[in-house]
Amino acid sequence: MSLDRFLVLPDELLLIWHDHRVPLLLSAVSLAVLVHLAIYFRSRRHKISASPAPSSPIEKKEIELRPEWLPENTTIVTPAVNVDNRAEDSVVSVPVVKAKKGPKTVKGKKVPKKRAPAAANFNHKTDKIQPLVFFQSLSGTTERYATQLTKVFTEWTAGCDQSISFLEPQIHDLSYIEFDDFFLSPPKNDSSVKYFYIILLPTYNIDTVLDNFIENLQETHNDFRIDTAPLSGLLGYSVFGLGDKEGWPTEEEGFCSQAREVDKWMARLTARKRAYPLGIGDVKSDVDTRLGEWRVGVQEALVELAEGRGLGEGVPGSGDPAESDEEDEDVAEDSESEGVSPKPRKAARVDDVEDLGGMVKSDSADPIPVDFTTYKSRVSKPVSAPKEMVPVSSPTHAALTKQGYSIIGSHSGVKICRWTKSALRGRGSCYKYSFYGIQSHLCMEATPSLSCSNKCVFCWRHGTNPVGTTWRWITDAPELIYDGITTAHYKKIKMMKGVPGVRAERFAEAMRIRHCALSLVGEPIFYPHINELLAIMHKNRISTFLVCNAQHPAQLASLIPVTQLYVSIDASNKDSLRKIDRPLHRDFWERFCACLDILKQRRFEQRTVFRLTLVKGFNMAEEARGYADLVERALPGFVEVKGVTYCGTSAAGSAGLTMQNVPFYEEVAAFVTLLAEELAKRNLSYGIAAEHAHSCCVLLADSTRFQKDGKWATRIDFERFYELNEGLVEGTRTDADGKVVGWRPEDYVGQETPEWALWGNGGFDPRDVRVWRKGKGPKEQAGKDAKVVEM
Ligand SMILES: Cc1cc2nc3c(=O)[nH]c(=O)nc-3n(C[C@H](O)[C@H](O)[C@H](O)COP(=O)(O)O)c2cc1C
Ligand code: SF4
Repeated sequence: MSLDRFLVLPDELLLIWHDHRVPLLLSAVSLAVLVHLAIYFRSRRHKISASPAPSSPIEKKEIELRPEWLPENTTIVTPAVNVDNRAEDSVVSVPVVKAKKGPKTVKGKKVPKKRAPAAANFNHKTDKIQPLVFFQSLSGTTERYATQLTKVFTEWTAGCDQSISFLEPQIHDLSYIEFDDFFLSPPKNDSSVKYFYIILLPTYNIDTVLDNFIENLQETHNDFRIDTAPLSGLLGYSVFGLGDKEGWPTEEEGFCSQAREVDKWMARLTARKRAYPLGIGDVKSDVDTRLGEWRVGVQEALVELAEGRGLGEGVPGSGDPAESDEEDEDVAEDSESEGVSPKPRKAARVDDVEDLGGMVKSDSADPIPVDFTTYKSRVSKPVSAPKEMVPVSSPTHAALTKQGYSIIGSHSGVKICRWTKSALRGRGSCYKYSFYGIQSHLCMEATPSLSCSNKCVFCWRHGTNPVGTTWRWITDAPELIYDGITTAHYKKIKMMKGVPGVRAERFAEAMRIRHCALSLVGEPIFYPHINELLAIMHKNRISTFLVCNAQHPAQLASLIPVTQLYVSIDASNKDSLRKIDRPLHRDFWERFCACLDILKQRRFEQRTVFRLTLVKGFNMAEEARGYADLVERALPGFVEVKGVTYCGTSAAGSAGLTMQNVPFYEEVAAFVTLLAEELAKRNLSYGIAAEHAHSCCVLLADSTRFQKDGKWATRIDFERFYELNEGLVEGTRTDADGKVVGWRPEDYVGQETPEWALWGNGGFDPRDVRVWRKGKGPKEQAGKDAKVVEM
């Protein structure tokens, strides 16, 4: 290139710029936006596990931690883990911050409150009435009454003069339905089918699943995008409440208060389609009479509807003008108490209005400008002060104390296990001794959360313990819990001093707790300070077994390593899990799968265990293959298979559980053999390691990890676990460069599993004395015996 040409180059470039600057600028901006978007979407993906999902029939897509699974305002640091034995840098920690629930930034026009027509739109010549019975029940009473009532309604609708107008009544447990399918609008099927809701509810003055339902009704009513009476298309509704006058003698003192609340919200949502007044009954005295009277009233209202007379002027309830006024006042009062003016709000104009499109009705005359940016925060309930989970004065406290629990603070519990007593008397320890070397007289069973997010059919909590999806109780400090549970445990041990047969040396040993099973009842990782509590235990050289219900992935991901981490696997598929665990979370299956992925990820930093509880008729038949799929997904170190223990409560009864659902030991053993075969088919290296026939429990273990010289080594070296924990010895978990980043379960594998505990040898320590119950003997053996013993 000549020098002249070189000198004119800047001018030429300038000319090109002037001619093409617009497309150039646009291209640059587009490129920048694309790069920005690519970075944004990449950074949004926070993977729980880096390991590829193995192929199998169950959904294997790895589940990502969802923001709604994280506790409010919580920063979770996912512990560094060693995936697939490939070392990873332990300092890699990914903070997952829960998206703070901020004010909604949706803008639009408020749908003006409309009064729905008082009379139902029902053509008695062509239309049909579909009665739907809804109920909620924690300990089974309401469920029983709802089932009976549905039966009576079914017979009545089939036999009455207007039977042609009725479809067969259906019953729904509010715990299982999608609220939106029924309470956002009436079901939309055949337009000639009109719905009538019959709702039966108990009342609980503690947090229960009922609160979800009431909150849902309230939120639907307050949601500005929805008509305030979205259920006005119902033909009518009526509510019946069950309560206990002994504990809550009057309405003011809370008798049937939640049924009252639901009745009011339903009146608003249906634009006063109350077909018959709220009925209430005391379960300890007049419930049968009151329910009978109320049923007759509801039937009369149904006859009126079927004959095309609507809800009728004379029907006490919907047609009563005084009550209508009262409800208007209620709405106003509620709104005021919530800080919202009942009148249309004349707030400041919103300029950056986002079009709500179809969500806002276009026919609403004269739209009111509303600042919806702050709407939600103004209408939502003021944050109420947290309550105690189990107050001393509550019936739950009384019931648990009666069952032998010591309640510590307001949400923790401790109880002496029957095996602790048995071991003190030299009559044998539980399976934890046979499998892992834990002597029952040195073990404490406790929980820092009596509340749970499931209602398992086999739960020992007798159905009355608090349930909930979020932690919203007064929270006790971990030190208080630790001091409380250990003191209460020692106190109970001391009470065993005079019991005949207690061995002096075991009694002395028992005064030093060596192990804590966080598996009593409730969900231990629900407690917000579980990590601090575990750290206190480890510091006091108490090893920890923690059992969780696979419903809290975020908490599981952030848990510090325990001696042995369990996940309850109560079913092999979604349907079965729903039936047996009766979870409160609607996305229970996704949570469950996410927990499996987390367990897989953490299997090289602690011993991981699947706990299968077999319930005949619920989760055994044909399910071995499904369980094998789950094992393949999470690759736990161990799989414990145990026959369910019958707790004999009314709650269990109402869930359809009887002694017939308790498998015999032979049945458990046959199931385990089948499971082992399924695992072998998948080339997974699990074998049946040990058994404890006495408690109907069998152990499968990963033979590549828990065998020494071809012999099972399922026991734990507890001293080594503490040393590793305290940094006194170095672990063998390394990163890609070979740098030690922690320890592995293999670092604290203990002695070989004793001969007597191996599969086929029964699992009873020969040094202890086997005591047979009356009428039982070595001939009848563990099969029958196993039916009555517990974990
Ligand atoms: C912990 C607890 C709290 C209760 N709170 C109330 C209450 O505030 N008002 C009331 O009328 N009944 C209350 N009851 C009584 C129940 O509503 C009553 O036993 C009902 O039949 C339980 O129904 P379910 O078995 O279907 O769960 C309470 C019962 C328990 C165990
Ligand atoms: S997970 Fe445990 S405590 Fe919770 S309901 Fe099931 S058995 Fe009971």
